[in-house]
Amino acid sequence: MAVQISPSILSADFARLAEEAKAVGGPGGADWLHVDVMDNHFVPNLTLGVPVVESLSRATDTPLDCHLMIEDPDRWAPQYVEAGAGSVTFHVEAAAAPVRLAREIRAKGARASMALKPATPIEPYEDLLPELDMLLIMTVEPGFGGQAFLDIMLPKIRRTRELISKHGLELWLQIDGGVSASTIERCAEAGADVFVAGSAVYGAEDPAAAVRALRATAEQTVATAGWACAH
Ligand SMILES: O=C(CO)[C@@H](O)[C@H](O)COP(=O)(O)O
Repeated sequence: MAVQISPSILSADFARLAEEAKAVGGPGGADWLHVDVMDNHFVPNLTLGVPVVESLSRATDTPLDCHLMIEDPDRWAPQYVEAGAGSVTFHVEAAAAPVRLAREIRAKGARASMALKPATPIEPYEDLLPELDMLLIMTVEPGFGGQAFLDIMLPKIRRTRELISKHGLELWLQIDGGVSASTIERCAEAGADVFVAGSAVYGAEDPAAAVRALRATAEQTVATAGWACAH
């Protein structure tokens, strides 16, 4: 069962980003590198932008999974595709025209993904799902790494997995926030198949081993959970 692990560089050492990317890459390593872009407006934190993504995409073979926690993603998201991102996630709460934006991201050659903050329900967006390659359900309030996983998001993950099955979509279901060895099983059981982990990977003594351990737990759980990954 092919689950995917996307370590968040928010918990890495920003002065050594290329090395930190390599520390989780290679065979059996991370499937994606999760890049948290924050603008200090949509979330109360500031990280990095297009030039850093451009440099990082040259420094690693691991595809970049850019999570835009910014206002006006309609304007900025296409630039992240041009900078080399393999997947670009925008927040539905910030997008003026989510369908047009998803189509533009795809047309430019990246996977299009939409994120929901914890208080944003999935149901109003059921009809948009075929426009997306991935849906991201935040399992903490976006803005910071190292927060506690919000168990109250599990029913939303379950309902989203049901919608994906009902419509027969090849949509990946990513979760982000508080994912660790002690929470990943619950998330995988509920229906997630792409796992972002920051502190659980970069806070570990051996980040590559942490990626392998998270994947092994998630794969084992999905294999017995009774729903099928779309990848
Ligand atoms: O988007 C975010 C935070 O807003 C995440 O990607 C965090 O970086 C996840 O960190 P952990 O909760 O895994 O430490």
